Amino acid sequence: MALDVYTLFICELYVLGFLSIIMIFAWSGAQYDRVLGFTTMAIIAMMVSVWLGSLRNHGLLFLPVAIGNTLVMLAYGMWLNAFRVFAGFRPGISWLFGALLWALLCCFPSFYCSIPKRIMVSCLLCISYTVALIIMLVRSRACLQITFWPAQLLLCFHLVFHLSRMCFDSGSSAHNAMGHSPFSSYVILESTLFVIGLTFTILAMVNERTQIRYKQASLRDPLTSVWNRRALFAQAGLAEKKSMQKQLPLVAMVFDLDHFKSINDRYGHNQGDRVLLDFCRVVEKVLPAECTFSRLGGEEFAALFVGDVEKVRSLCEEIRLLAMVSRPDNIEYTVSIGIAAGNTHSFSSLMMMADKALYEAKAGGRNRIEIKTTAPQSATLVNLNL
Ligand SMILES: Nc1nc2c(ncn2[C@@H]2O[C@H](COP(=O)(O)OP(=O)(O)OP(=O)(O)O)[C@@H](O)[C@H]2O)c(=O)[nH]1
Repeated sequence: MALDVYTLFICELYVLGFLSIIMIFAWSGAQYDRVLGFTTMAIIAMMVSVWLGSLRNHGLLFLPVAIGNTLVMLAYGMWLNAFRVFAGFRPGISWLFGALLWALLCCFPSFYCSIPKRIMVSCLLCISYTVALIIMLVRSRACLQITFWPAQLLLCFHLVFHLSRMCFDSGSSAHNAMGHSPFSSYVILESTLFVIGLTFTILAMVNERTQIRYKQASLRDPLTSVWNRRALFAQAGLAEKKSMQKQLPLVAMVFDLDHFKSINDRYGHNQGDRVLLDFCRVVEKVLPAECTFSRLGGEEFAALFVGDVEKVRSLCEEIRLLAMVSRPDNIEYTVSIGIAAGNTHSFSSLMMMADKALYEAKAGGRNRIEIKTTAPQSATLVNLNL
């Protein structure tokens, strides 16, 4: 297939210009997200470098060879920054390495005038940056369920292309004008496709991360960061199945801080919030993560468990005692706890029973635990006068 290098060059310039515009809008639309900011700068640097490449045909070499390729290395550095920031690292200075090295090497005529050496160094730098991008992508794996493999594929293809170019494009038949190397058209085509692919991959990565953040935010309580009611009931379905499969009781726990209104009235709403946060930290220390400890609203919390109700009772007792001695900012507080357990009940019906148990704990003087367990036919109330 014959590829016309000039047509490809015009296409690349057009695509880069168009991508720059898309990215500027995406960047400002995403509240100046740094990942998108670095990507935008990379595309603009690539566009200027491609334009400088056209000056070869006017006999100008310094601008395309020295400045143009330095800009290409800066673009790779920007992509590296985008991937570093995405993975949660600071940009650092490693991104400048390729551009500085290229600029320095261009000061030596033996390098500047040798096309094979330039091709070799350019390929080596592209390969190094691509490997660094792959490493950063692997470090972001946890928050990239969908985009990870397409992104890996794109980077691996880019890596293989530059490895092959390093082996087969000696530049021996190349002149300094555009398109005289047999590899020129493939280099332009691959770089155009790579920039398009990478730009849309980064947009997809940012989109996926945003979706995960929104999803997590929709399942967390904004004040205490513990799970919310939606998360608890989403988890309940799985717990019900587990309880049936393993023939173990399903246990619902409801926690309610005692006389919380008077804590707010005496110490103020901020201190009330402080108590809520303290209680959550106490519970998180004691309850295993699979209990999905959640805030139902106000000063009311709930959790679930599949297994021995006696174990739940002793965990709740530990929570009750720790809350009593916790005293955040010297504020004393206590908690009443209702527990309900059953083998054949839905979590919603157990929550209603646990609510009744909680009501009885409150009526019985607060700072205590009440348990309702159900045999298949009848409900039994177990009072723990603590
Ligand atoms: N600081 C703070 N207070 C809250 C929050 N949400 C609800 N409240 C307060 O929690 C208090 C709950 O009061 P009540 O429902 O009367 O319960 P209580 O005073 O704990 O009484 P008992 O439960 O019967 O022991 C109210 O004063 C609400 O304003 C919150 O996010 N932060």
